[in-house]
Amino acid sequence: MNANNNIVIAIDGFSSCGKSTMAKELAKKLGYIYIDSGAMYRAVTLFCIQNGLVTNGVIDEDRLKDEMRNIKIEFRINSEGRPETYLNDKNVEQEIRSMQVSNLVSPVSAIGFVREAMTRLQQDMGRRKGIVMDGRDIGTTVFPNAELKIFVTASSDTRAKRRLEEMLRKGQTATYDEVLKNVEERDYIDQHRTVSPLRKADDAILLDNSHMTLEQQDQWLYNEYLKAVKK
Ligand SMILES: Nc1ncnc2c1ncn2[C@@H]1O[C@H](COP(=O)(O)OP(=O)(O)O)[C@@H](O)[C@H]1O
Ligand SMILES: Nc1ccn([C@@H]2O[C@H](COP(=O)(O)OP(=O)(O)O)[C@@H](O)[C@H]2O)c(=O)n1
Repeated sequence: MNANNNIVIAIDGFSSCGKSTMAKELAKKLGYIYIDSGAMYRAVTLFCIQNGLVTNGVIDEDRLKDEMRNIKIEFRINSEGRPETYLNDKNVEQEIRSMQVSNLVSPVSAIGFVREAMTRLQQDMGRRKGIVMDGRDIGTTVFPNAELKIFVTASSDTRAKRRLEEMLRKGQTATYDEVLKNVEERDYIDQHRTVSPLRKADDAILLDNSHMTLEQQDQWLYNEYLKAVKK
């Protein structure tokens, strides 16, 4: 372990089980950087939608490959100390969470050159450690040597209900059936894609938080951090 206990913490898992919530809370407690890698794939997807690269759900990969150099994604801390996603200097934190983006992000995320570009950015963000990053392939591809890897799951029903409540709270429109379908479809695509498929790293610790409160999962994660830094 390095001198000041700065480590890399990877939190992967199925959609909408609570990864970002846990990651943000732990990063705040530790004074670590928090990166929502999913937001980066959502931002690329939004770029595709906004620039006419999608026709009937099909992405024009040749044009996207040319356009990748014109996609700048960054996170800026807002006045409440929370990171927000910027695409080409525009705050897109709300837009990237829409059902329109959610319905296209997994096919976009299955494209090899998109994954290569995002992985390079993510690895650069974590090069000085002291980071909590959540996503699908953080513990398997982005940071295979992360000192702490968690893989979170929960029942599809629980996850759809959590995401629906979150969307309605934010004033977004969706139905339970629509969200459940999106959650299950994305997980299927994410698990079966060729490049960096969603899977639990062999050395990741599994957490099913279907019956855990926010406080319980935060405490569980903090205890895993304490164990990791004592190694
Ligand atoms: N243990 C939990 N119990 C109830 N709601 C939860 C729990 N963990 C997270 N949530 C809520 O579920 C929603 C999705 O959580 P989020 O962290 O965005 O999931 P993910 O990052 O895995 O997609 C959020 O509204 C969050 O507050
Ligand atoms: N490291 C990552 C993170 C997200 N993604 C893709 O981006 C999508 C959205 O990720 P997200 O974390 O915002 O999704 P939720 O778990 O919040 O529903 C996922 O369904 C994956 O298709 C990925 O491929 N690799």
